[in-house]
Amino acid sequence: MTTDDAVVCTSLTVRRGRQRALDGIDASVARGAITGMLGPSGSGKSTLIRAIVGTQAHVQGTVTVLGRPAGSRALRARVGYVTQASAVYPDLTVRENIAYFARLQQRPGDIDDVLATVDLTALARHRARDLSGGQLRRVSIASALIGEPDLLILDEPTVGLDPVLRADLWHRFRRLADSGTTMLVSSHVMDEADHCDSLILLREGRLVATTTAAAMRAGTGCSSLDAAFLALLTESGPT
Ligand SMILES: Nc1ncnc2c1ncn2[C@@H]1O[C@H](COP(=O)(O)OP(=O)(O)OP(=O)(O)O)[C@@H](O)[C@H]1O
Repeated sequence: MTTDDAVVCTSLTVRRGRQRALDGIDASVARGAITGMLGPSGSGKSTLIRAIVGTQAHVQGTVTVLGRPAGSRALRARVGYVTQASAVYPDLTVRENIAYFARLQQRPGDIDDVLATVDLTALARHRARDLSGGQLRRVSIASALIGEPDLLILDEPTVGLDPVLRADLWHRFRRLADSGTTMLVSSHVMDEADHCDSLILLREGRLVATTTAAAMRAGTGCSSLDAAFLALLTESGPT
C-alpha cells in the first residue's frame, strides 16, 4: 500500500447478523487505475463497497478513502457510487435525470460532456422509461459522473448486459481511468478481470488474493480466468 492508494482497508471485518460478511480484509485501490473486485455471489463485494462508501453498519477495522475516514462529509463530493439498483427516474428524460443529480452537487460538471462520455447525447430527450437496460445503466453512471468524482465505484455495472454492451462499458471505464478517475468495479464474471489493472479477489467474506489477471494465469498455469480463480481458491484452502 502506498500514498498513491485511493482506498486502504486494514483488518476490515463486517458482521451481518451472526455471520461475518467480511473477515479481516487488507486491500487497497490504486489511484488513476481500474481495480476489479471479483468473487462469487455472496462473497462480500457489495458489503466491501458500502464500507468504502461509508454506508455499511457494524464495520470494524479501518477504511481510508482519499486520505480520510470512509464516510467523511468531505468525501461526498469526491466519491461517485453506482449501486446495483437503478437510480433513474422513469418519467424524466435522460437530460432531466442528469440535471437533477447535477443540482445536488456543489460544483457539477457539464451535462453535455457527461452525456457524450456515456454516449447518450442522441437519447438526451428520451424518457428514461423508454430506454433499454444497457442505456439505463449508462444514465445511472452519468448521474454519478456529473459530480466529477475522483473515485467512481460501480457495483456490478455489467450484470445482465450482452457481451457487446459489456465491452463498450469497459472501454468507457478505461477512458475514465485514463483521464484520471480512480475506478473500483465489482463483478462476479471472472473474464472481466482482463479489463482491470489490479484485482481484489473475494470468497465468503475473505480475501483470496490481491493480484492481476496476468499474475493469476502465470501463477496457476491456467489460461482461463475461471480456472485460475478456482486454482487460487484451492491454494488458499478451506474457509
Ligand atoms: N441484510 C443482510 N443481513 C444479513 N446478512 C446479509 C445481508 N445482506 C447480505 N448479507 C450476507 O452478507 C454476505 C455478503 O453479501 P454481499 O451482498 O456483500 O455479497 P456480494 O458478493 O455483493 O453478492 P452479489 O454478487 O450476489 O451481489 C452474504 O453471505 C450475504 O448473505
